Amino acid sequence: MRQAHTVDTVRAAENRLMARLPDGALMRRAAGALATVCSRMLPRVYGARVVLLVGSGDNGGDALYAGTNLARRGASVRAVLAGSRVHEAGLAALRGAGGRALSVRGEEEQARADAEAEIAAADLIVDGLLGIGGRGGLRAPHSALAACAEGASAPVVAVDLPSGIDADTGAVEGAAVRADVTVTFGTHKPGLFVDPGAERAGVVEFADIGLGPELPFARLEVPQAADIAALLPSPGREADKYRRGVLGVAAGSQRYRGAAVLTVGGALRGGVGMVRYAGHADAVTEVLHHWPETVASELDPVDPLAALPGRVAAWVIGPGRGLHPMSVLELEAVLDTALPVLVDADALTLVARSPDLVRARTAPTLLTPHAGEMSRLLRGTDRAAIEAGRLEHATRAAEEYGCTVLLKGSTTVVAEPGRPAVANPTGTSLLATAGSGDVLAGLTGALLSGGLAPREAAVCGAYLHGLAARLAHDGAPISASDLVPAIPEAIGTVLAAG
Ligand SMILES: NC(=O)C1=CN([C@@H]2O[C@H](COP(=O)(O)OP(=O)(O)OC[C@H]3O[C@@H](n4cnc5c(N)ncnc54)[C@H](OP(=O)(O)O)[C@@H]3O)[C@@H](O)[C@H]2O)[C@@H](O)CC1
Ligand SMILES: Nc1ncnc2c1ncn2[C@@H]1O[C@H](COP(=O)(O)OP(=O)(O)O)[C@@H](O)[C@H]1O
Ligand SMILES: [K+]
Repeated sequence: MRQAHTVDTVRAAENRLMARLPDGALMRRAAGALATVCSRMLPRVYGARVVLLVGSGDNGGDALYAGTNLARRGASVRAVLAGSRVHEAGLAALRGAGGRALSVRGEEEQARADAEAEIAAADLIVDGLLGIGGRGGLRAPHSALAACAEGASAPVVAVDLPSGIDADTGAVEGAAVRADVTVTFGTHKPGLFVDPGAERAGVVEFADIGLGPELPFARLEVPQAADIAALLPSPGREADKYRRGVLGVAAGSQRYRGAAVLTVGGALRGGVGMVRYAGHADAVTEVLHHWPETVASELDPVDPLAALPGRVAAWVIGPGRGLHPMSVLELEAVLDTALPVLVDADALTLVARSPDLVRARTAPTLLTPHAGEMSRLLRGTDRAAIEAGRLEHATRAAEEYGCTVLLKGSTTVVAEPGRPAVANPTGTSLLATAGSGDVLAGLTGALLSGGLAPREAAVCGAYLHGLAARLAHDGAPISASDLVPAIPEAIGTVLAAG
């Protein structure tokens, strides 16, 4: 797992480490790692035009020392000073190595025009405006420099994090730098993995400055393929369909038969031992047509609970199921069991109306809302606010409902009380297509029925779902049905990396 820590944790760890090291040692390590990445990004360092965007704090200091390193190797380095202050020792070092500086702090139009011309002509732009000391959206003149860097043809390397993104949350208020590569020091910062920040970070390179032993618990984890491989259930030689896991699926309705097909498909291709499906007669027909291996039963409209399957290891309930009174009865019955339950789509809307259905549960429960459903779960919290602060809202919902929450969207986040949140790294907008959430519900349900705890099932489900989309994509658009046959290849890819 890649681990990410909050600013407060990083500061405390840095203080402990700095107390044992000579003055400036950490910044020298950080700047050295930054210079190495910069030189790798240039065809050759000698003669290259490097522009440093330098803010008030130590983030600017890192940029100035890295620039010094490049200047000593023959690069033409120009520092654009934007902050109310500057790291004086760093600036002196740069000047000593032949680098030059110009300030855009004042009102002078010519200085701004010169800076813009330098940025436009650069071979590499280093963003040292703000690091973990940044607060809120970029102020002038930083915001204008960020826009100018985005318009330039040279690649942008962000120092520690792209300036303007909130290190702890990934929130962006107004302008922010868009980087091609981010060199982050000591540990990852959560904002590098959660949109909208993640989308601005580019490729994230980790620079070890020796902080590891000082770091306690992480705020956020980001799994790699090998982590998923280690978590996935592996059926033993003596496995049978029951031991591999039987999943109950209550999805789809007369109107939304496709939701049933996609949910069952996600589960079957996700490695379940057996799916027991219950639904409207028309949905049953459709499910059996696509997946004859399903054990399906028709719900009796008079007594829906009578045909609800027993002998399952876990449940998925909600996709395309509707909000009618029968769905309420069914949801109550499923949540009343001691089994793990994945609650999705319409069932989430019902839970938002009666939160105690979930709060009263002690058995494992996983809620899988998108931002709209999350808005209902959090009693009308604005959808845009949820998308701007995914970590915070997923964590809040997990605490309020006392269960595991997977918040879907451009960055899928999994939260559980008392554990680090998890950001999924495989997400892709290829998934933004109707029905793809149903496939995720089935796939994740299969993992629950295979014995994974909700957090691990959610993390593996989201990872494989995103990977399946990438594997199914051969240049043309894909739809939710294309995800299903790609799941086994996604699992194979992950296991090969494990
Ligand atoms: N500590 C260590 O051991 C190591 C730290 N390291 C490095 O230090 C970095 C942290 O440095 P830091 O604490 O000096 O903060 P940093 O982000 O550079 O500047 C903050 C200043 O910017 C300003 N400002 C704030 N918000 C703003 C806005 N929206 N728009 C415009 N301006 C804004 C505000 O100053 P103001 O201009 O308002 O006076 C504030 O004081 C860290 O990310 C890493 O790169 C590495 O060398 C490894 C060792
Ligand atoms: N921009 C995006 N980038 C990555 N993944 C996305 C994006 N938009 C949606 N997704 C993913 O697509 C799926 C959509 O699920 P959902 O909203 O439930 O749709 P539906 O109900 O139509 O199946 C989720 O897994 C979500 O994380
Ligand atoms: K930066």
